[in-house]
Amino acid sequence: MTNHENHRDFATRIVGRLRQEGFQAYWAGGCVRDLILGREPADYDVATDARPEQVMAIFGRRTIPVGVSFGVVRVRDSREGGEVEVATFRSDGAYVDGRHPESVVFSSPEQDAERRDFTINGMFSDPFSGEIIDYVGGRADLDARVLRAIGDPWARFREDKLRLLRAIRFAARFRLAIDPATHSALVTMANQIHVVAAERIAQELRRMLVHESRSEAMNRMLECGLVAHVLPPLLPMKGVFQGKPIQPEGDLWDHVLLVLDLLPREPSFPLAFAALLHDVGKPRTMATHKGRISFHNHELVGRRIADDLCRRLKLSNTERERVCWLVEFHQYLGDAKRLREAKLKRMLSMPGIDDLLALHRADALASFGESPQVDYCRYYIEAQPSGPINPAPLVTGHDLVRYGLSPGSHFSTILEQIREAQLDRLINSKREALEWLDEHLASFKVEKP
Ligand SMILES: Nc1ccn([C@@H]2O[C@H](COP(=O)(O)OP(=O)(O)OP(=O)(O)O)[C@@H](O)[C@H]2O)c(=O)n1
Repeated sequence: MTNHENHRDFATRIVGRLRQEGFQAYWAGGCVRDLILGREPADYDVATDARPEQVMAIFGRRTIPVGVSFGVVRVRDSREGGEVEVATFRSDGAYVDGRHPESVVFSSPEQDAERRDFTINGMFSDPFSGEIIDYVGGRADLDARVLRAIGDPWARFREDKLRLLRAIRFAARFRLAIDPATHSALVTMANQIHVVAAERIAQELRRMLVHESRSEAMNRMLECGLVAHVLPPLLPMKGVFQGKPIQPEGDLWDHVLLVLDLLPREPSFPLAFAALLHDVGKPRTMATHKGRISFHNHELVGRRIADDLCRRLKLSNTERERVCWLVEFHQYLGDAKRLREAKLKRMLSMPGIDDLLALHRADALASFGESPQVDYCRYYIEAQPSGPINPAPLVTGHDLVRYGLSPGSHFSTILEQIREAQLDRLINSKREALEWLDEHLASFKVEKP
């Protein structure tokens, strides 16, 4: 069985055991939504009318009492590892800290559904019969592809303001339209996101950015006014144009969205965050001289802005440093072929070089197409374990003499070009090098011997 099947099986056994003891029990929340959508749930949660102490009595030493006062206990799978959250059906009292209810009252499945955030997250399912228990219209909303708060959207967002970001994440991830009343509450309350702890905001951003719907999520954040409050330095990028030849795709914001889409499918969070921030220094450094636009030192200014943002979001030092490094050096590899070998080698042996290559590639692809520097750098990196980082030249001056050329200053130009073609893997043997010479000799204004 896969990990996922084990986890699902364990959650099913928990439901079965609770029912054996005479309790109601179902899978609940996000896993039901994911199963209806035909996606593999990351997690299976169980909801029951058994009280936490009853759950603890049934599962004994395997229980971890993580939030007994809110009716939440975790049950450990001692055979396969992993845990399942078992929560008692409850209604929440007033939310004072904007995160947890001050008190909870144990209640019915229907009331438990009503305390949840969005209709698509408010369903239960019977793992044995497959029946969906839906008191809040989640199924119909999923079918109609609508994200709708359960009950009064203002109340739902007021209880936990992180739900403002959760709304964006779910809408982007599942390509849902946001119901107008929910949308209106979201836009009006966007300025209250600052009451949420930085770590929780960072966690939501992380979930949005590592998912393939990342650009959609960022665009929706902009549209709802959340970028202004969560990522304010990104706002000035909207409406800054770099000019057609450099950036045909639109303004800087559009460019960033395109770069996000061009990242590898499952990027690390620092890579995705750096991609979001890589040009954040441009609006502040933009200057026009004789009709030409420049952004001198934008990568250094960008690094400072990124550093400040990472600190505000309380990212770990390791992640902050990685993000800042990627922002500062996002253009560095564009000059790889012209760098001194020692410098290039040093850069290519840095931890995080794969992320830098991925960022450089996505940035180039978004603007002018595939970057030949990426393959060039990969060639260097891959050559490392098996031998010299820079492979021996295929052709030397002696070879050119043997080929019939008379020595002269053109030798170094010819050798350099052959070497470039070799590093680009356009030629891979001495025979291919000489064929290449046959073809290109005229361009060096040298007569064929
Ligand atoms: N602020 C929150 C957080 C969670 N929930 C409820 O608790 C369930 C589990 O929450 P969580 O694990 O955070 O999210 P999932 O919906 O499972 O989504 P995913 O794990 O895919 O992010 C949600 O489905 C929702 O019913 C809620 O109402 N309000």
